Amino acid sequence: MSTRVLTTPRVRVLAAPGERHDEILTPAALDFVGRLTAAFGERRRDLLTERRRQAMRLADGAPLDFPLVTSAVRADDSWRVAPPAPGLTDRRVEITGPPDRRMTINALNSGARVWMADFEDATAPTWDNVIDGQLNLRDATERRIDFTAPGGKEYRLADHDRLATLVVRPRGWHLDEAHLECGGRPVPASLVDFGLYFFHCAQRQIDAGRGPYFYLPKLENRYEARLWNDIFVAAQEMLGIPRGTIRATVLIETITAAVEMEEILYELREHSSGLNAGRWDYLFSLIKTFGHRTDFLLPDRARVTMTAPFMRAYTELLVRTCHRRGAHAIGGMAAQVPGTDPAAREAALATVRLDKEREAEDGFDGSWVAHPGLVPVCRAAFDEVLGARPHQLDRTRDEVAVTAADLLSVRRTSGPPTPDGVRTNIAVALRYFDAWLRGQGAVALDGLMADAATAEIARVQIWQWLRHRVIDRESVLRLLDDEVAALGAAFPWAALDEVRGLFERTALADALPPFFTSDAYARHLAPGRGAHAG
Ligand SMILES: CC(=O)SCCNC(=O)CCNC(=O)[C@H](O)C(C)(C)COP(=O)(O)OP(=O)(O)OC[C@H]1O[C@@H](n2cnc3c(N)ncnc32)[C@H](O)[C@@H]1OP(=O)(O)O
Ligand SMILES: O=CC(=O)O
Ligand SMILES: [Mg+2]
Repeated sequence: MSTRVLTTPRVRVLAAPGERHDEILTPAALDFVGRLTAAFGERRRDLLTERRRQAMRLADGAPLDFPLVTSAVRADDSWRVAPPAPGLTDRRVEITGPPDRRMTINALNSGARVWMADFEDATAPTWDNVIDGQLNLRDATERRIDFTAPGGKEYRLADHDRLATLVVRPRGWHLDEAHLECGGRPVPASLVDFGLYFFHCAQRQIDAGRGPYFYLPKLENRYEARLWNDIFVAAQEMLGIPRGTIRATVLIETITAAVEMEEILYELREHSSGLNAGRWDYLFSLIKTFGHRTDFLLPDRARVTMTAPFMRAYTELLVRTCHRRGAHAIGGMAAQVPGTDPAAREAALATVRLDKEREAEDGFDGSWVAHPGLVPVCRAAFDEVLGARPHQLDRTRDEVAVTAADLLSVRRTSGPPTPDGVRTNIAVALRYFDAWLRGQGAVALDGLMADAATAEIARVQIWQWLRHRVIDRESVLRLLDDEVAALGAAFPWAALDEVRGLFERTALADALPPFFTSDAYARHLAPGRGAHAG
């Protein structure tokens, strides 16, 4: 495939200049993003069309299985992914969070091995969040980041050898960045987040003994992994960075990607640093894909745990697939955050401890936490199993044999919701939507971390329960009135009409919109800019 572009299309910035934004939106950086967009924008559009087709095929009853055409890739024992890159060998604790200035410093100093700087689930992609996030990453990479909180608390980076390795998660393929236009269209958000970070920080990361590292969200199949690999090859070539320097960990967080884990590793093998069990979006994907089927009727979110047989099949397959190919298997996010009440804090720590201990026992090489207060718990769980070893890639889990039917065996967990579960989903979706529209992509709600993935589950569960008439529309509308009123009482500044409208369009419509973020972005974060609803 040729990635050579003869004329560089101009990227236009459709936003007023923000403070220091010119340091990120330099002509050379925009030119780089423009070249990536020209080379890969059409393929990305085709893949989004293919996503819609696949969704329709599955809704029409087409079977989902490990692809027949790639059985040779799965049978071939000889291939492995690239060896672990500097800073990514020992990944026993990874902290995640949005790249705002305070969080950037706190996360890098947290004692975790890796920080995933998140432009996807934990970021509401306002233009300022996107560009300020890039500035914070660049300042952190150059080690000139500091921050003084309004109360006077000062933040600065710790010594280099104690800092977490930075891994950036760009937005998913479904999102546009409507404030940048190239060839008359909005620029794919993935290319903006990847391109700006790579352009400004790749060489500095290499000079510092690490590298340009990424997490790739919400992939649906091997072709999307191939697209990323081609982008990596082109980007490295354009900046004169040796091929294979980039590393990417793919989140397996859609059901269609779960049957192509091995192929995804294969496509990215020279740039792969493993797979992660993105458990929240995975649940969202299951409901979105099979919500029309009664055997996929899930109970309250709190009752669907990682010990459910279909979730165990997913994590067991992920560890087995990774280790067979020399790739790290990284565990998912436990939603509990510590809070300040001592009893609630102890309960949260105990729940997270159990979750991380199970992952370490199962063979994962590390896992995610959402809060610095959880770093020691996760580290202790993995220390217990790993000891001084950096990972447990040698545990190949040959005994694991997972079929597509196992991945889809939701029936064994299915059941009706409780009244409390219905109310909680409505309340969580509304409260999260309100935060997101005000520019905050992750919040703590009743001791649980809420982000775009957990809010997606909340709204699609309401849709699923309505669709199968296990709850009735009148009750939901009554609860919605109550919860909108409660939101207004708690947060008098909340945009109640916008929040309610978003909920009605994304949870109560007959046809289920694929992502609430596409709707909310186009209407509220970039109105009138023609963003595509993926
Ligand atoms: C499904 C998925 O994709 S999971 C991955 C995406 N989601 C995330 O990354 C969520 C990450 N977590 C967070 O954003 C936050 O922990 C929240 C929003 C849930 C809670 O944040 P807060 O309300 O600030 O929590 P809290 O008040 O307990 O924070 C205490 C301190 O820890 C810091 N902190 C909390 N979480 C993080 C984090 N993830 N990274 C860095 N620092 C953090 C806070 O900045 C605060 O610092 P300070 O004492 O210097 O002011
Ligand atoms: O991105 C992670 C998830 O669980 O979703
Ligand atoms: Mg996710």
